[in-house]
Amino acid sequence: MPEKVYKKFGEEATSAESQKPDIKVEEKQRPSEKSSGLNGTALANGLKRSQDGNPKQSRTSSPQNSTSQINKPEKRKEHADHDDNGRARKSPKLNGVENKRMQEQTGSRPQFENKSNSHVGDRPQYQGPSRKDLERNAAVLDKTRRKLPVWLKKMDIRWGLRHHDILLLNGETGSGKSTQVPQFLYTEPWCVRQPVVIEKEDGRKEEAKVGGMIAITQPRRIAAITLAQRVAAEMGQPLNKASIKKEPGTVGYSVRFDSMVPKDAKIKFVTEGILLQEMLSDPHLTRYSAVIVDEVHERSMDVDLILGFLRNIVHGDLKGRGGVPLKVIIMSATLDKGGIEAFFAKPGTQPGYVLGHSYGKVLATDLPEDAVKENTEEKFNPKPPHMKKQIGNAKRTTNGKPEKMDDSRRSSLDSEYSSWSGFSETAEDTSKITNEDKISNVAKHTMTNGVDTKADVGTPLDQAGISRGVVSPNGVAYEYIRGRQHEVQTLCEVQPVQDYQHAMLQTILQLHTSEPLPGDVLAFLTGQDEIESLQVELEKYSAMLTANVPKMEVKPLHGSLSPEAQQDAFVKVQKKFTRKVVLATNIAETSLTVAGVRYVVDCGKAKVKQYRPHLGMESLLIKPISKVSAIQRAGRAGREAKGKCIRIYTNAEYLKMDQDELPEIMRCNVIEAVLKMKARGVEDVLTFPLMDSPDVMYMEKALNHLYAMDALDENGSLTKVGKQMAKFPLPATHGRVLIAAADSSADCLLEVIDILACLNTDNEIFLQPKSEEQNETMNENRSDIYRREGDLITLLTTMQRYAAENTNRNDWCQKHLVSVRAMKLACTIRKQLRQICLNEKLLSEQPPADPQPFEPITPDKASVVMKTFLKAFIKETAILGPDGSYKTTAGKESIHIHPSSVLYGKKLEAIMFLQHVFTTKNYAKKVSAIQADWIAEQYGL
Ligand SMILES: Nc1ncnc2c1ncn2[C@@H]1O[C@H](COP(=O)(O)OP(=O)(O)OP(=O)(O)O)[C@@H](O)[C@H]1O
Repeated sequence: MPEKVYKKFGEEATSAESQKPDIKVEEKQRPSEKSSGLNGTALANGLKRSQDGNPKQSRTSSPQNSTSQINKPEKRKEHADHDDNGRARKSPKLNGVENKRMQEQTGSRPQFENKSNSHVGDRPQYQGPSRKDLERNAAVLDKTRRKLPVWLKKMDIRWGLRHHDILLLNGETGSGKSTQVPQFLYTEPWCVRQPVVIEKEDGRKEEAKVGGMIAITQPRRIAAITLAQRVAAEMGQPLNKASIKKEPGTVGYSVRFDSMVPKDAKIKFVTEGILLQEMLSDPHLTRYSAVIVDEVHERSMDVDLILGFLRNIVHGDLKGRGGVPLKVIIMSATLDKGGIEAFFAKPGTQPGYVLGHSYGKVLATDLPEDAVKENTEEKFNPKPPHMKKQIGNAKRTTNGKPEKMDDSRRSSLDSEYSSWSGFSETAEDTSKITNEDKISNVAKHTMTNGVDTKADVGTPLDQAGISRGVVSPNGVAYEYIRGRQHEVQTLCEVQPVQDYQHAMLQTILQLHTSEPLPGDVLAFLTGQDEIESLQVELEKYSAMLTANVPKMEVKPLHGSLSPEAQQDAFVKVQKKFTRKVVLATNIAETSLTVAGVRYVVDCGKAKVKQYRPHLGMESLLIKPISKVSAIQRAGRAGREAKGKCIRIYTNAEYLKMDQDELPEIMRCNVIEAVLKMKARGVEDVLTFPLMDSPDVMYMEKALNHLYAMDALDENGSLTKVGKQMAKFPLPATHGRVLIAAADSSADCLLEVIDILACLNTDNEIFLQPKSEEQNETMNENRSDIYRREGDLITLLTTMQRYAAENTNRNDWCQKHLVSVRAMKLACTIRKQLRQICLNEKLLSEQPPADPQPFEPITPDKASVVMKTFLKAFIKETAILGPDGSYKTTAGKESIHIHPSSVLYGKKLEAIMFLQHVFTTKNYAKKVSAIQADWIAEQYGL
């Protein structure tokens, strides 16, 4: 009987709890546990017994040993909301089908089915819910929406933007910024398409329509897609390929190589790169009334450029927009108001922006450090639940309203509010108020330079029913959203952890065997390799779990997966009595709500791209994360219910973390940034307004590199080549290779497109064998694609063989251990690149459709292809020294061929590599065998 199964699990969990799995004590055991396998309480609780039938007795089982514990699960409550198998009970108002459809629409399932033979981009027919179901679902979601803390600020946000063009919005993770703010704004009177006369750069006047849409940028495509799906669901609208052709819709998304925007869309989620791309053809962003820059704290290179361009638009003469202002909303959970306010303040007002001054180098300067202390105290001295309530209540004024803030730069992890869920009560109260006018009477705070500029209660309404406040003289409005809907309890280690990967494994198993269902786990690791090996380990242990412990479904989530594979991590587990464990990189750190997740496990590290001047190239380095990242990661728990975040590092380590990541523009090669500025008409890149200006030396290096690639002329102006490079949705170097390949002297454009398509899937084409046996079979089967010229020509051969396959491409992929998803995405990119080359007249005619008979590339042609790549990757070359090691030509650094390369272990005269990683040593990836005299030729020696 299902009931028994759950009870058993409940009982088991209770006994586990009585043994109190203790992170602190377990940590002390970790080094020895590693050699003998896992034998902690968690495993004794759930793993099948050893041959003698007895699980090993854990030293953590003694309550006296416990000084810190994972809190006791609230089983009764869980039982009330969930059926006996630990699954959510059906909503009484919805039948089974509707319930399932509702899940589909809330983003917890992908909105399309995967058909094995369909290509990415050619999405299969959508089998979605009916309009009626969507509306009913939206009505259900509406109740949840109204409980989000951001709803308390709805009228302030509207008011702020009626009276200012810039709004800074700082709100705790999960407070509802990304999903709600665009919905608050798209009906505003300023958000309309209006006929105007615009003045072109050359002085010509033209009638045009301006505005009507809101763009909301996201640092990553997965966030843009899932947020658009969620907002569509909240609006009761479908968002799929079939619907956008037939039905009007309010919301859509546009990301690299994928776009779904209904005809009359008013809200468009875009990646930062896409907005910059749009600025190429529409520098004044005339289709938009507002741009919302979300997750600004990430400070990607693209977001810094966007901020600069937006500043130029709002403080410019607006002639290119026919005088229509552009509203700009800057949002984050960890936003430092000071720097951004100065950056956007009207010229001549205070605080003012001075070019070259670093305003945003350190964001969120006021993260209160005792926030963590408070949370760790909960771990060391667990407080009874009523105490937690007291923490929250203590911060209320006697009239029950939130206490006034006295610091305009307060960050989201405010020690007094962060782990307190009391705010949801306020929000719940508000949800009962349906009349928006009444909401305007809820306490309001607009902080300008630390001064509360609005009345607390009973603010009078203006004619439009919007409450009045004080207009900020510098033109920048600010709103702070306190609280989140659900509490997140943060726990951390007592002793530093030696082997964080092993500690992650232990902690996840401990959570899995001791915490009740429902409650999925989201674990943050540094990269694909770590994720894959932890997945193997977890699956191994999962297979050993006894029947009374839930099953575990492990899902990877990283940038190298195709969009479809990434979506898998968001799908709610369908199997009964199963917990989902998502293993993610920092791709899941901001913006995302992974349905079902209540527990976050944070390793405290991330792989970051960093320019290393002595190497003359960028490397991926594993580094401790910043406090801001730690806060964002914790914010992924507790989005649908109370949550926990377990940090695999100590509080002391947290306190030592940098406040924030150095902005990408300060630590990476700025060649992309310089090309983007030039292509959007910035002549003098050194005077372009940037929040943080990189070292002039780096700017000059980038200018020189572009000049060497013929993208700039001697005056620093963009050449025809440079203009074409900027049009490709590719890195500058890849764009240059494409153009070189189209040259009649090379004539290898189709081959180069095939290679670039494979390289730009962000997705490893070749899967890793999971056993020695599989490795042997794989090597045998791949003999028809492996090429001695190296990885580039091997990728070309793979694409050509795949495209020639006319029986079953999936079987072919399986045989060659090639990722089907990556190949499908590569085909989409190949199609798009061919189209752009046709438009740019680099290609004279449409190539014949697949399948075409396979013809292996000749060694001569392969040399031409590699020389074409050398045009952009001359600095990424190395020569074999007499000692048998490779030395880079640019920095004379030692470098090794990465094990993932087909040339691994080979001693070659010279190599060219497209990627560089540093783990234990410098590794070259995507390696080709070249000749030393090609390098000399390219250097002009
Ligand atoms: N795809 C989704 N599936 C289920 N619930 C969702 C989804 N997206 C959002 N939500 C719900 O809406 C809430 C608010 O999400 P939203 O992304 O708007 O918050 P936010 O303030 O932007 O958070 P963050 O700063 O972390 O990005 C979430 O906490 C969650 O309860």
